[in-house]
Amino acid sequence: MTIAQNSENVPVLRWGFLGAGLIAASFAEDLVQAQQHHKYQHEIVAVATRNSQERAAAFTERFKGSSSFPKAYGSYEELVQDSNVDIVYVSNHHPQHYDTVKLALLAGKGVLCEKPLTINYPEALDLVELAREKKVFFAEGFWIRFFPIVKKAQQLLHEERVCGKYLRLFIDFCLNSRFRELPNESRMCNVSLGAGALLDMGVYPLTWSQVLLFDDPLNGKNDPTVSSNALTFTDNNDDVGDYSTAVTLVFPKSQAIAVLCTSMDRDPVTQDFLRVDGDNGVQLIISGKCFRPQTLTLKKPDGSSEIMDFSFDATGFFYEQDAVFECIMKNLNEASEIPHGESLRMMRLTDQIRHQLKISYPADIRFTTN
Ligand SMILES: NC(=O)C1=CN([C@@H]2O[C@H](COP(=O)(O)OP(=O)(O)OC[C@H]3O[C@@H](n4cnc5c(N)ncnc54)[C@H](OP(=O)(O)O)[C@@H]3O)[C@@H](O)[C@H]2O)C=CC1
Ligand SMILES: O=C1OC[C@@H](O)[C@H](O)[C@H]1O
Repeated sequence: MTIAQNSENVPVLRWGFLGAGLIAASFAEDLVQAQQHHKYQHEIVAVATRNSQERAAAFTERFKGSSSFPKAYGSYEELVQDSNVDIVYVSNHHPQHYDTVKLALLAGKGVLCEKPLTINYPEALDLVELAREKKVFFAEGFWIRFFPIVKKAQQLLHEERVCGKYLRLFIDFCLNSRFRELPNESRMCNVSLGAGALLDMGVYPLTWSQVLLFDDPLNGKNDPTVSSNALTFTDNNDDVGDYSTAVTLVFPKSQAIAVLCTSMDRDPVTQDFLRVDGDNGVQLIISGKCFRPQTLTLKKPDGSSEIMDFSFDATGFFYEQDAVFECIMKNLNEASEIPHGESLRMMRLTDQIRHQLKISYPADIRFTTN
């Protein structure tokens, strides 16, 4: 696919939005209102909601670009037929990602889909195989993988071995969603809409463990052994979800271990959400939010510290958005920061953990084999 050019012959990537909710608004803000951070030109040319042209029009009113006025559709089916759309951003609820992404892929559109890619591994595998068959770009929008701080942490740990060997990773990701107080139609408390700590938030600590321990050359790309446990809630439909979930991962080859805790019933008591140590007394600490890290600190045994600032204004989607632009420009069908295999690995891992926790989603029925 070639990227369109504007009236000044500048290449512009033309986005279509399927879903006009909360994260769609944050993503749109960075896309069209954070030009100071972008290397490339982006435009929103179409927005669709599942059932309301008016709501789509209200969204386009908020985020019309400088040189165009996005089309507003009252159905996803209409948007995916729009020839002006180069790439589709999917941001509805996790259980709807599968059908929505499939609709766009079948229409020959490239897709960037919010995390978690799907509810389970079979859905993710079906979409990856379809994208490869259609030869279109497809990626999970796991935005932290595009942050410079991730590459720096990998370089320090894997190349410079600043913490030595035999790494231990501790992550505490807390964010009070007040799920017990929300109305039943909220995705944070309704299991049918994807509610649950593991799939909504736990995928962040699991992603950190993938990029810091799984990707460590000493691990040799060997999958970890996994154990997990959780505190659960029952929603108004009598479906059960997890709200505070602990996962340990052991990597036998590199003799590394990860201890991860994700809780959606409380706010953090510290900004230092991630710590790595090894066999030389040096600690690598990442501070900020698990989904929006800001500083990396090396704490040395002599009491000294080295602080690296990776803070940015705007939300931070601009890293991911420009990476997608480069993939489309180079006719790549997946992003090197999050290859299809990494999204599939994540869904295999969360399926394995959900099996241990005995947590299922109504959407699991789609691929349940008897
Ligand atoms: N990357 C990040 O930092 C974040 C990612 N996310 C991810 O984005 C996705 C959406 O989250 P968020 O924006 O908070 O969600 P919202 O609750 O804002 O809803 C998003 C969209 O889902 C659809 N939707 C809402 N309610 C229903 C319903 N009852 N039945 C069917 N569809 C419904 C609507 O789509 P429509 O407009 O088409 O009607 C809505 O606009 C999730 O998968 C989440 O994991 C969320 C927050 C942060
Ligand atoms: O991706 C996310 O990051 C922050 C959380 O507030 C949100 O629920 C989750 O989907």
